[in-house]
Amino acid sequence: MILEVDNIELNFKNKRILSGIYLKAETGKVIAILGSNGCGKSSLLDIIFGNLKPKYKLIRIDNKPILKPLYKTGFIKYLPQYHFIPNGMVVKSAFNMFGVSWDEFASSFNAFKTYKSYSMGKLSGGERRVIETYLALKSKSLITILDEPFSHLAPIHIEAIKTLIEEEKRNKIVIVSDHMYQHIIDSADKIYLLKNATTKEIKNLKELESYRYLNENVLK
Ligand SMILES: Nc1ncnc2c1ncn2[C@@H]1O[C@H](COP(=O)(O)OP(=O)(O)OP(=O)(O)O)[C@@H](O)[C@H]1O
Repeated sequence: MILEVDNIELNFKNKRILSGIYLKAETGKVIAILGSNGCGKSSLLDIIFGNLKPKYKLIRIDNKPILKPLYKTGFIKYLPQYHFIPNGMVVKSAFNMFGVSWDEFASSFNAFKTYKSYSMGKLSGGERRVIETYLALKSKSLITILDEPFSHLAPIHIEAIKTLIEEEKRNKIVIVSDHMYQHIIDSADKIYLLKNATTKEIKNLKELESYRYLNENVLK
């Protein structure tokens, strides 16, 4: 599957947030979006998912324009920045709802075994994020969007999620955004930098310095 996101224009009041966006993603690849605070990354992900309506947008799948919001197609999963599973839902029920095996999760994330019958609201923010990221990645989909999957996690969980992304991308398009650029660089097959409201495809990592996303000589 090839997903193209083209010609997006988004304004909030008189402020231009996105304009002239182009992004191409395909099954088997991780597409990363980097950019400074407030440059419009989450807005772009919301527009792709379909829960934010911009002034203009063009979304194509395998060259065919898709007019309805992608979330209505049922083949896209989205990890937003906020907690998307209700506080009162029991952990095991969340796995059932997403059609994901609890036992498989508990055997890879041993420390979570005792949380099976906890309600989500009783977990720490980071623990909750691990579960939500896992569910977004493991549940059935053709496109998975991850907004800041690494930012709240302990290093050991970050590595586990990176491994999961590597496995899951075989059958999916994965679109990911995070400020932990080193993890993004490790995971991504293609990187777009969002700057001055438009996307720039990064062919050489040094461009992240020349576009002043990173300070000089940060990259080894
Ligand atoms: N509903 C809204 N109404 C008005 N302005 C908004 C709204 N949502 C976002 N913005 C503004 O749009 C800009 C882009 O926000 P967005 O959350 O997409 O940025 P971001 O790149 O994801 O930022 P961060 O990395 O800090 O999470 C920001 O300046 C923000 O203040």
